[in-house]
Amino acid sequence: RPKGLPPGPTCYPVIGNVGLFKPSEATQAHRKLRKQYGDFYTLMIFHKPVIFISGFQHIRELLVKHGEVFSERPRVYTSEIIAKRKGLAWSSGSWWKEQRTFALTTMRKFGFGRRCLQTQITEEVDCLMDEFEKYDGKAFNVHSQLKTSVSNVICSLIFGKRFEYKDAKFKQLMDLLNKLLAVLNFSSPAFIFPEISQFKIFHFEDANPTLKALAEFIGEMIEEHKRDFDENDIKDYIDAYLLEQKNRTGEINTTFTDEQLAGTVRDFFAAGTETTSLTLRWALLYLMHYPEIKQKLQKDVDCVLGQGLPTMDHKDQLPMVEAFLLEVQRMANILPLNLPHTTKEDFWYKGHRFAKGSVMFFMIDSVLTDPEIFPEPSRFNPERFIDTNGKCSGEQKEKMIAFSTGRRMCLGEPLAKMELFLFLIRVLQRFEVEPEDPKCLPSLEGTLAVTNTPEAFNVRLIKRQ
Ligand code: HEM
Repeated sequence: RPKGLPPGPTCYPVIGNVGLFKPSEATQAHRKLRKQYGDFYTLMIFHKPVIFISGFQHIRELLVKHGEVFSERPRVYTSEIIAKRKGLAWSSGSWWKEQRTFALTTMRKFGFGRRCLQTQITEEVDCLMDEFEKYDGKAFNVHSQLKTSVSNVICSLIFGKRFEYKDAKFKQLMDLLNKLLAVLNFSSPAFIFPEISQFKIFHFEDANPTLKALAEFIGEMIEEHKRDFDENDIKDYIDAYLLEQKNRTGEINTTFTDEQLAGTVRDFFAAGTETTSLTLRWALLYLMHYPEIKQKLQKDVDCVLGQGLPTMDHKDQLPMVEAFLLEVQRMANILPLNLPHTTKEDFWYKGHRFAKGSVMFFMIDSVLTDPEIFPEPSRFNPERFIDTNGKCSGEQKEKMIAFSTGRRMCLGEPLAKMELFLFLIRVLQRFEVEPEDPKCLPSLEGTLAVTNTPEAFNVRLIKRQ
């Protein structure tokens, strides 16, 4: 163990701490490690240090105050093998900075956090509700339709088109994406050491068909856009990117390359589809488990909106809806380890040395389950986000960092929040959400791969009278 690193469990020769716990049980294992070693500890994966940082204050201090140092991505499976250090989520330095600035400005133009996007989302949500209605109150698994619907919002923004639920090619792509997310795990040695990822025991090669299909799909979309490009009619993200490339023709060392465009589109597509639809699945589970909360939400929505069209302007009038979603996100804890970061240079903090290039996890889980911030953290209690004036605000809301914090913070947060809010209200307006078997509710235990996922479950969506 190199000098100055935060402490950690005893290492074995060569393998270090490999095999200390099952990757799928990482969340619980890290809670124990934090109890034993405190807010900073290191696991050695072979000879590579992986540093874990817990606690809201430390995470904020390092990711926000020292954001310039901690905003790079380390060399791991996703950055090296999948992204090849291009795109948005896994690039670093100017390859990341310029693209992030462009992505933020462009997505804002297309309505991120603005009114015009709401109409588009509500239309997509209503298509989904019509699809749900076809089941006529019978129990079914919402996963596939939900994912397609959420994905369609991001597809409209980047490709300028949506896909039908029955579209075979798109359905196949969604299935492949599920497989990719099931095999990847940030705690696998093959994730930390991309060099060994092709060894069969890690199953990472199962990701290859998805990566190939995704690259082909995105490649076709970009080619189509290039063929039909009209700089006076910029319809979506790809068009905007092609225009930017044109405006920068001749620029030396440009980061606006075709590879970068394909990478960014892939990241938007992957990050924008799974996370939000997964959170919505958790929301349905909590509605089934807490019927009294569901009734309260429904009563509030009926009172404020009836069957009227929801918009983000209704958020202040529906504080419990926002509080419910925050509590779902806190309990669902879909990215407990966050995405990995690294440091640009050796950095000393609280007597510990964070060596340049180390893999670092700023543990979202440590904040979302911190009893100092969220008393009785294992209790599902949306009311915790409601202040004495009945508003959804206060310290707990500020510290809900499910989207992380600092310069690398989730770029899709405004979109995700809109989707969650509008979807939940529409479901509550149109359906009673009931379990398949009231005597045997689906489990609230998740399994961790990249994301914390519930077991497959069925739900009955009964049309409200
Ligand atoms: C409930 C939904 C979501 C959650 C909980 C979530 C959470 C996160 C987290 C924790 C990160 C890592 C931040 C870090 O490295 O410090 C991230 C990154 C990212 N997310 Fe999200 N996300 C969600 C939805 C979305 C959506 C809808 C989009 C699509 C627009 C999106 C796009 C991205 C991108 C592009 C990054 C990489 C940012 C960068 O590296 O600069 N996310 N997200």
